[in-house]
Amino acid sequence: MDPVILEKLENCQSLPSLPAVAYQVIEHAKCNDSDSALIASILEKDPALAAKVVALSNSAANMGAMTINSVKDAITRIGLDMTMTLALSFSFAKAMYDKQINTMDHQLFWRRALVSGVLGRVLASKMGQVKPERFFLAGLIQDIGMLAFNEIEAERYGVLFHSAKEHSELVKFEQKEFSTDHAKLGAWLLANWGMPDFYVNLVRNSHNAINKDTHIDEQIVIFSGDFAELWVHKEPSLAMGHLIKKNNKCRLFSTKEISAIVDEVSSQLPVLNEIFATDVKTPFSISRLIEDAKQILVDRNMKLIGDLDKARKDASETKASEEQLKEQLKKDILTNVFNRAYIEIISDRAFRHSSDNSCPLSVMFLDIDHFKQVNDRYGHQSGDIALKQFAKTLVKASGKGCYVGRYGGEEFVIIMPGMAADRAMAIATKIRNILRKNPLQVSQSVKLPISASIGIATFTPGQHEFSSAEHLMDAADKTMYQAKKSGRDRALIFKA
Ligand SMILES: Nc1nc2c(ncn2[C@@H]2O[C@H](COP(=O)(O)OP(=O)(O)OP(=O)(O)O)[C@@H](O)[C@H]2O)c(=O)[nH]1
Repeated sequence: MDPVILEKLENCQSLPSLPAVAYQVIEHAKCNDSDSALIASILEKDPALAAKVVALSNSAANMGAMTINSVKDAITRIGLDMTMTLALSFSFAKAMYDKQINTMDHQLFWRRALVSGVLGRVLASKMGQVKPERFFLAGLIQDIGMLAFNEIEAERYGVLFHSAKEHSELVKFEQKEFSTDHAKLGAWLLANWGMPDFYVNLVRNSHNAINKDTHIDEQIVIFSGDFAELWVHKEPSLAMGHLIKKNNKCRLFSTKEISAIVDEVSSQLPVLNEIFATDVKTPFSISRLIEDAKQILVDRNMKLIGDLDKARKDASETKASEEQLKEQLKKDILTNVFNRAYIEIISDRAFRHSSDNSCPLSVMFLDIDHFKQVNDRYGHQSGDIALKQFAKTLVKASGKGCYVGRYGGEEFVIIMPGMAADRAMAIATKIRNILRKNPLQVSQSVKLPISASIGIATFTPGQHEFSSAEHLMDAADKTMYQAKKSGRDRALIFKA
């Protein structure tokens, strides 16, 4: 447990406390050779407690017609162990009820505890447990940790309590806020009171996930809490939906059995109300509740299917936008042709492909002539338009299978897999013609002719002129400079 919470628990003066009698009962409950007469005398010292024990004994399931009249009768009739369990149940119930608190809804807590107790007993009987009363006590006290939370963290806990729509949500909130839940606090409290491990462990595990391999004792306590939600949830059909879903995981009860369990609890409530001076009623019709819950589950399933479809669609959209992003990372922002980094990757790949498949590879470098003047005379924006238009011309003229990239500034490159020098030269001529015929419209009145200096280098496998893509690119670049130097607006082919 979180050390801060533990310290607060250890130093808290106002945790619920048990009547003195309860401590003596706990001590005796732990040893196997308890003396019936001694226990009877201990319990009879507290007449209110003794009366409740007797009443609880009479209310216990399958007791037969004979009414028990005293603690001694109870011990004879139901045995020492069960009598002590009932005495403890009442002591705990009193301790829990007396701990009236404002921050959380005490009546709600109390109703839930009592119904959980009855359910523990009913479920244990249905599941063939020999001492069902032990599960009355276990069900009753399983949420006692909530009282401890409420004492050590009153305000924070009050907020959680009132924000949670249901018990399972409260447990989630506790975990998030305190890194522990009330089952752990309850187990700590019970261990502190010296309760037998049987109860301490059941309470500690009362929020565990359940499956068909879960120990039967734990299944009883976990289900007693889930069933109890039917009596305290604002929308019992939702609670029934959760219950049916959980039950499906371990296939414990049929719908008919769930219905019988609820009926059994409802029939025991009047006696329990009398003993504990409460007024807990069953606020729903069980058959209606099961039908509503099934409908909710059907609706949920339909929604789930819808959500799943949406999730799939979102995932493919995410994938698509990832692809888009990847594509963008390859591109030059201004001109939308490939950037230098990606062109270098392509040139490497193309070079390898070319040498592996014995096919030619041409690389063309192009540099716009006197580009500085465009910027200087007509402004940077016109320069940008010129660059974009130039890039478009290259893409259009080179066609599919070629890769156009901006190498930097006003310098561009085209990777031409499978193309020999003559085909590359034909494309260069095409580019120059398009440029000549389409002067750049810089303003309404000014059209600016643009030309480029072009260098071409071709790798022909077997001729050993170039050992790498880098080498080939370098040759095309140098050839472009030669074209510049020799008068611009021309295309030259590299010669070794
Ligand atoms: N508008 C604009 N201009 C750019 C960009 N990148 C580079 N430039 C300009 O391109 C011009 C390149 O000038 P220079 O290297 O002197 O070459 P040039 O004027 O084209 O002359 P030659 O290449 O010798 O024909 C510079 O003015 C740069 O500012 C850009 O992204 N947008």
